[in-house]
Amino acid sequence: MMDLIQVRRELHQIPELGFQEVKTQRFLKNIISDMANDRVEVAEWRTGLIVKVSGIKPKRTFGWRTDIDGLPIQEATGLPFASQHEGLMHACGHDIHMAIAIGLLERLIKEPIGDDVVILFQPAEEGPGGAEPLLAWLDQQRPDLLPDQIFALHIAPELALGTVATKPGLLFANTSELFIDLHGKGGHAAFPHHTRDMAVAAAALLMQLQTIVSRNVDPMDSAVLTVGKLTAGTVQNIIAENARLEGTIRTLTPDSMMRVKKRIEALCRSIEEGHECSVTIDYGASYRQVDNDPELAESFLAFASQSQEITAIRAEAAMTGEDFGYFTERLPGLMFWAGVGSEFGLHHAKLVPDEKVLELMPDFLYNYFNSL
Ligand SMILES: CC(=O)N[C@@H](CCC[C@H](N)C(=O)O)C(=O)O
Repeated sequence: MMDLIQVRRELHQIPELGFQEVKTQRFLKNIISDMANDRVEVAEWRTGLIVKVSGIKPKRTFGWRTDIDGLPIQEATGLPFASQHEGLMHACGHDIHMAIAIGLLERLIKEPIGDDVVILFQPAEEGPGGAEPLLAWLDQQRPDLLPDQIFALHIAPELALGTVATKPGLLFANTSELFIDLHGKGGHAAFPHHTRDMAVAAAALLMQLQTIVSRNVDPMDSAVLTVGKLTAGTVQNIIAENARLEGTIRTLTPDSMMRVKKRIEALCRSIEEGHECSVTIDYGASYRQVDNDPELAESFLAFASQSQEITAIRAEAAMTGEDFGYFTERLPGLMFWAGVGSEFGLHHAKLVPDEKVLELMPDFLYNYFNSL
């Protein structure tokens, strides 16, 4: 049997950003080619891999999707197998996701089930989004690799090891990245009246953006507008000519996303007017909501609740985003949380998922696919 902890630790050391997962792809390719037999077909798509394991008497194709990219975070776990890539970390658990997929693949190769299974090692989940272009490629070039149903998990640091959690319908939000650039007339710190200060304009805009969720979104609906990065100016005694806000928008419906964006645009126009500057907005990558197929969600929860090692619970919808939403928009699909009990959460430099999840999940998933 493959040492999945070792696989995960090696992947953990080489996190790469979206569509730059060159070492990751090479590492996965080597492992997969070592375990492959004549039931296995491997296709490459950009920095991702699509692996098909033929079933014994296939009537359907199940898809299992794992994301493979890391985040621009400087790891602070102090682990002996910490990231070797400066400023990059698998802080969203994609190293664990990949190792689980490898464990599942190994089981499927050794003991094929009735149906075909396609495992998608998908790049760029954190951005700019790999699911949508991967689906377009599958449609155009390899429709034979398109599954009939698609499944995925995401680790959940706040849930105990052995817990799985999901729900029918909306699990994750609609998302859109948000990049706002402000440009005005900078100048000497001592002569503010000759300038248009973009630090002040950006600060005003940041505060005004806070009114969108509190004043424009129906309180019975919900939304998030987070600005995670704010930059302005060059040095302490020059009035800033440029400023930039970088953030993300989360909503429960596509309509609500449209309304939030309209308000952002209106507030930016008022900043242009009030601060005599120019403001440009770039929405970057946007993801569809993850909508679980109700029947798949119920049958998954029923299956999981019969397992000795697993505790199945009903999840609440979360404002996380996932480009897996492009799959669930297109195919009956299911995503669930898998508990890894860590003190620090997703996107944290000290995230340390419990690796025992690697002992549990591949077998659990194999049995689940075998039961469908
Ligand atoms: C599971 C998770 O944490 N996903 C990310 C997806 C990010 C999408 C995009 N870069 C954005 O910020 O909108 C998340 O932040 O929820």
